[in-house]
Amino acid sequence: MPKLAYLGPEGTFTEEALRILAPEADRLPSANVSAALDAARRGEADGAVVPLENSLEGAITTTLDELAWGDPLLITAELLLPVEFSLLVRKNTTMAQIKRVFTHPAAITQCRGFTARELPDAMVIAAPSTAAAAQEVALPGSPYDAAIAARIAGEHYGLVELAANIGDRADTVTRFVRVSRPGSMPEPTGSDRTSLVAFLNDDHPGALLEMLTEFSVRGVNLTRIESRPTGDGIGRYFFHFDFEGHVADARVGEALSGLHRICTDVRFLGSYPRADRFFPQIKRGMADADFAEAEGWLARIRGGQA
Ligand SMILES: O=C(O)C(=O)C[C@]1(C(=O)O)C=C[C@@H](O)C=C1
Repeated sequence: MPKLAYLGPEGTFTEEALRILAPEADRLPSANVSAALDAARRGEADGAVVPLENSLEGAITTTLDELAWGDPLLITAELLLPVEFSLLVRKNTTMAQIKRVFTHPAAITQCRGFTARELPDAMVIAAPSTAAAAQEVALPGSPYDAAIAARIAGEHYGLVELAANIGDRADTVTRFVRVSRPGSMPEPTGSDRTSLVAFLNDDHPGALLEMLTEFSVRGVNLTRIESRPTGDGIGRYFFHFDFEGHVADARVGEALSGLHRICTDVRFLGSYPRADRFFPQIKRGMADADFAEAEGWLARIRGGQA
């Protein structure tokens, strides 16, 4: 049975994602995303499940940065999980008594409308996770009056749900990924996504355009691009890319080779089945057979044939 580390404690959205992605796995709760990924790197777990992006909040930057640096990990699966937040309190707490709300930063952003409208004078404080916030609020004598978390976290830690579905949008989803130490990779399915990070050679006009061109001329559709600071000073960035296709697809392989030639470093982060099961239309001339045919044609020319 595989053991997977995740952003804990029990009752996080990440745990829910893990239960769906790997129902058979043993679960190892970690204090934060970095600890979950390190458990996978050190072999204390066979892999980890972590949040990567949210449809309202955008990228989970800790995860992006963790995957870009340190010992490499590969994404092997993804999941889109609808997230629904509840306001959870100890028994007998009323709205008027709530002065300090504790929750994960991503939930702070996603519930900003509710807290501004219903709790305008309350301080909203960042917690390591939504379930960690619920666990803390449940402690007698906790300095926090309420947690924003999943309803299930409230049930788990014995809190009362004072308000349900308090997110600013009802259709918010968070994208989670399962990662493992490099080794094997999921087979191509025709509905795949590939992730990588690319570090620019030097800063010059058109540097980003040159990278994008590697995708564009091979008909590879990007699904996410994010710039992250390298830490080496203002204006120094590297780039995260998600795009359609599998590294086994000729057009994707060629785009990766192109990036490898023009970038200082390219870190491959995995090819894995898409959660939305979307099968992209491959542009004319960009299918594997087209690349193979063109290669044969070139070989014939090089061999002296007309
Ligand atoms: O705190 C949790 O419950 C998490 O699983 C983390 C997380 C996130 O990082 O975005 C997951 C889903 C929600 O968007 C809020 C928080």
